[in-house]
Amino acid sequence: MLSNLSLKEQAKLVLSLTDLTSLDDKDNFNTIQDLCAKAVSSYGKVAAVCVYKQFANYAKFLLGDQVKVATVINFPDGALDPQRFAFEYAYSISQEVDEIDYVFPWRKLVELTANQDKQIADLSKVKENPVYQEMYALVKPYLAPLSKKDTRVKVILESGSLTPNQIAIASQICLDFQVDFIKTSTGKFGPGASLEAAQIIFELIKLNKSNTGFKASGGIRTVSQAMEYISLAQSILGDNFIKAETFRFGASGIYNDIVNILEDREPTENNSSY
Ligand SMILES: O=C[C@H](O)COP(=O)(O)O
Repeated sequence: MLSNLSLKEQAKLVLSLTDLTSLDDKDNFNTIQDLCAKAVSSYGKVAAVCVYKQFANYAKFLLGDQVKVATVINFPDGALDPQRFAFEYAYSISQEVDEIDYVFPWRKLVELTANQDKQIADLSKVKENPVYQEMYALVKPYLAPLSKKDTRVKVILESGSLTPNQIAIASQICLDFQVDFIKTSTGKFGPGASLEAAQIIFELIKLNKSNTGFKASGGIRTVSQAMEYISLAQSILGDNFIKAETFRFGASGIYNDIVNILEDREPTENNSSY
């Protein structure tokens, strides 16, 4: 039972579910080398590293098959730009990445739902919203090819910039395209992940009896913060959901807390910048 885990076991679990992330404009081959060294260490292995596409091939070279390599496209803004999508998608595939994190065109969704009620009445009726149909058609040229490939696809909603209603519409579209993961945030626009957003996503996954997974990202800095998402997911989707195939954290700043716990030092305070 996950609820009986010691603090060290929690830290190890969170490490194994983490997409260790470096998406900084200052990234270079040294920072990627450091990231990959942390990805496989005496503390354990992370689920994946997530880097900008120009570093993906280098990360692959360093890690081999030990840890998945993910990159981001349409990042961080979430544009509706077919040419840019085609280039970034083709480039990422040419780098042989295992996973692609694509930013949903959430600004368009915000625009289309501008005058709507911010509360969701009933999650099972999301598809009845006319914006659902409109958005579905707009993202089809992007989500259809992404979901057909062997490369795992995670769709980033930027949930901190969306209302519950918008999160539900975007999540339902992701579920209908059977994407591999719904991911909360880019970490570039605050606020990032929230338990409120996670709950809507978990409930829709359950309602749809879907195999789609979930990735909490943006502002996840501590093991205790991460464990709150694990507990919530467990209560709605069960213990079996808590595995790297279906549950991830995307985090650039959680590693120190994991190491502090595993080295018997004081855990980091919950001081997310969001
Ligand atoms: O994809 C993951 C996010 O970019 C990570 O956000 P973070 O830097 O707040 O941990």
